[in-house]
Amino acid sequence: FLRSEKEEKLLDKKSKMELPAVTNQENGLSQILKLVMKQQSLFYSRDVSGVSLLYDLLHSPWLQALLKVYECLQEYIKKKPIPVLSQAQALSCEVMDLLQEVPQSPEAQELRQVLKAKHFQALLNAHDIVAQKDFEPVLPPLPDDIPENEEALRIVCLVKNKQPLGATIKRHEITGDIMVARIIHGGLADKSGLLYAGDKLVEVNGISVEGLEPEQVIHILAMSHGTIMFKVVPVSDRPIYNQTMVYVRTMAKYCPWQDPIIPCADAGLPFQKGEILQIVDRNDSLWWQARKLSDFGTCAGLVPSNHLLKRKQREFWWSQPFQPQTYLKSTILSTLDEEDDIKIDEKCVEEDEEIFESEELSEDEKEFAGYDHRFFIAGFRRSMRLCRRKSYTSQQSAYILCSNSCYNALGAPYEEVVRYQRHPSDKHRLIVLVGPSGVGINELRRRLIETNPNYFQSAVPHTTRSKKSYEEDGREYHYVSKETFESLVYGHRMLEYGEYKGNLYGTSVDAVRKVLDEGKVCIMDLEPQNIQAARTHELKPYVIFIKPSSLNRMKQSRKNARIITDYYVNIKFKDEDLQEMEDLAKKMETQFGQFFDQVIVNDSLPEACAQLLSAVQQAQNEPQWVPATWICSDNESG
Ligand SMILES: Nc1ncnc2c1ncn2[C@@H]1O[C@H](COP(=O)(O)OP(=O)(O)OP(=O)(O)O)[C@@H](O)[C@H]1O
Repeated sequence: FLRSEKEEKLLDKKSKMELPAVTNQENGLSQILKLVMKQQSLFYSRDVSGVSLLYDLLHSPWLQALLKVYECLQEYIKKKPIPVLSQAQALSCEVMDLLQEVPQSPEAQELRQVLKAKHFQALLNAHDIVAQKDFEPVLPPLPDDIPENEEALRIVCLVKNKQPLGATIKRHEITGDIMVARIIHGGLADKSGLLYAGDKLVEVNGISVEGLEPEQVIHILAMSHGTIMFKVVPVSDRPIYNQTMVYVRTMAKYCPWQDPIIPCADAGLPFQKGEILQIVDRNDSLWWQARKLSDFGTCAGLVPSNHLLKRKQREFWWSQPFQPQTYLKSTILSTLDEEDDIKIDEKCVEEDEEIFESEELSEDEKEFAGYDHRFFIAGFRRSMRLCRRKSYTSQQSAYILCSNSCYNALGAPYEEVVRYQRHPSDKHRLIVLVGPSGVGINELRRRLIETNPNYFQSAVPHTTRSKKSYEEDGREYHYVSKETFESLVYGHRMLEYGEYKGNLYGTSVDAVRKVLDEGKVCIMDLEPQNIQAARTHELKPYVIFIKPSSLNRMKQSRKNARIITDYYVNIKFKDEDLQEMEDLAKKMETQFGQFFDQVIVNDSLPEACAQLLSAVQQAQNEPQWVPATWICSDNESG
C-alpha cells in the first residue's frame, strides 16, 4: 500500500527499515514500483537474498516499458474505451490461414511470423479478455416494497474547527422547509462536496429542524463544536458548476455590515474601490461569490452582483449628486478670493505668458516655462497649467466629463480586468500623473524627463492663442484656429482642454500618439475627471496618483517651494494652501481611486522621483491588471 507524500517523508526520516504501506489505489502501479526503487538502500542494508535480482528487474528496460504501457492503459480506462472487436485472437488465426494461401512474399512471411509469435498471441489473448469483460458495477435489484413517498436521506458529518461552515440557509417560501441556500466557494461545506444548495435540512446533530426559524438553526450550529451531523434530503437537480473565472476591478466601495439586504452579512466580502476580485460564482443573479487576490487561500464571500450594485449605486448617486466644483476649485483662486490684497514681493504677472519675453527670467521661471539648461520640454507652459484649474469652461467641461464618468461608473460597478504585459515591440503605455494642484506633479514630471529626454517625453499641447515671436509651432504648442480646436473637441480627439484668458488650451490624442509612435514613453498630467477619456485600448494609460505627505511634513519640506498663479509667478505656500491640498487629495482618492494604478507620496523629492521612475518601468515591463476591453476587442472605449 502507498502512503501519502507527507507520510512518506516522515517515513524516510524516521526509519528506512520499514516498508511503506500502500493505501491509495489511485497512485497506481508505477508509483508503487518507484517507491520500492526508492527503498532499495533498505534491501541492501538488510542483506536479503535475491535483492540484487529484484534490483535488476526493477531497473530493466522491459519493466520500464511495461510501466509506460500500464500508465497509458490507466489513462484509457479513465476514458472508458470501447473495443473495436473482442475476438482479436481468432481474427489473427484467420489471417494466418489466409497468409498461407497467398503467394509467398517476404512481407507476408514477416506478418505471419509476427502473428504467430507467442508474445503477440499472449497480447491478443489479454486484449480479448479485457474486451469481453463487463466493467460496469452490477447493482442489487431494488426491493419491491419501497413506499411511494419515501425520501432518500443523506447523512453528512463535518468537523467544524475555527473556520465557518461556509453555507447559508433559508426558509422555503412555499413549503416552509429549511433549505441550504448557498454553498460558499472554498468553505468547509464546499470542500466536503457533500452539501449542495437546495438540499433540505431535516436534522442537525440529532435535533429536528422542523418548524424552526433559520436563526434558531444557526444558533444550534453556533453552539456545536467538533463533528456536526446533518441529515438532509438531497436536492434532485444538483447545480452544475461550469463557470469560467473572471477578474474584476471594483468601481465602488462595499461594506456588507451596512447592507440591510445582504442574505448573511457574515458571509459578505467587504471591498474598497479599485480592488481586484476573482468572481468564482455567478449562479445567483443578485449575489455573486468572490475572493480577493490577497486572500486567495480563504473561502469566498458574497458580493452584490453587477446588476444589484448598479441599482444600489443609482440610489446612492441620486441621493448624493456629484459636485465637482466643491473640490475642483483652485487652491490659489480661493486664496486670492479671500485675500485680494496680497503683499508678497514676488513678481507680478500681468499678461498671459508675457513674462517669458522678458530678458530677466529667473531659472525657476524658465523651468516653469519648460526650459532646461540643455533642451526644451514641451507641456510645461504656465497658461496650459493654469487653464486646467482656472477656466470656467474647463470647470464646465470637467463637470460634463465627470458626469460621464459617474454615468460610466453607474453602468459598470465592476470592470472586468485581465492581466496584461506589454510586449517589447508594442507601443509604450501612456503614463498619466494625477494629483491636487501644487503637490509636485510638474516638478516630478520634469525631473523624470530630464533623466532621459530621448525616452521620456510630454505631448505638445494645442492652443488657439497666437504664436509669439520666439515660439515655434509644434514646440511650445500647436497653434490652431478656434474652429480647428473645436472640431478636435467635438471629434473626441482632445484628452483634456480648457479656456484661459479667452484662449483654448488642450492636449490631443494625436499629440500623445506622436510621442508613442516614436517609441518613447509619454508622460502627461491630467485632472482626474479626464482620466476616463484617456482610458482607451490604444493608449492603455497607467495612472499614478501623486499624493501629498502629511501637513507637518509638508510645512517642513515645502518651505522653499513655490506655486504659480495667474497673478504671480511664484509665491510661497501658506498653511491653508497645504491644508487645501491635503483635502483635495482625499476627495480625489475617494472619488477616483479606482482608476489609480499606483500611489506615490511626494514627501522627499528624490525618493518620490525614484519611485516614479520605478513605477513607470513597472508599467511598461511588468504584468498589470487592465480592463478586459483593452485586450479582448478592438473597441476603443474604455
Ligand atoms: N517633495 C517636495 N519637496 C519640496 N518641494 C517640492 C516637492 N515637490 C514639489 N515641490 C515644489 O513645490 C512647488 C510646486 O510643485 P509643482 O509646480 O510641481 O506642482 P504641481 O503639482 O505641478 O502644481 P500645478 O498643477 O498647480 O502646477 C514647486 O516649487 C516644487 O519645486
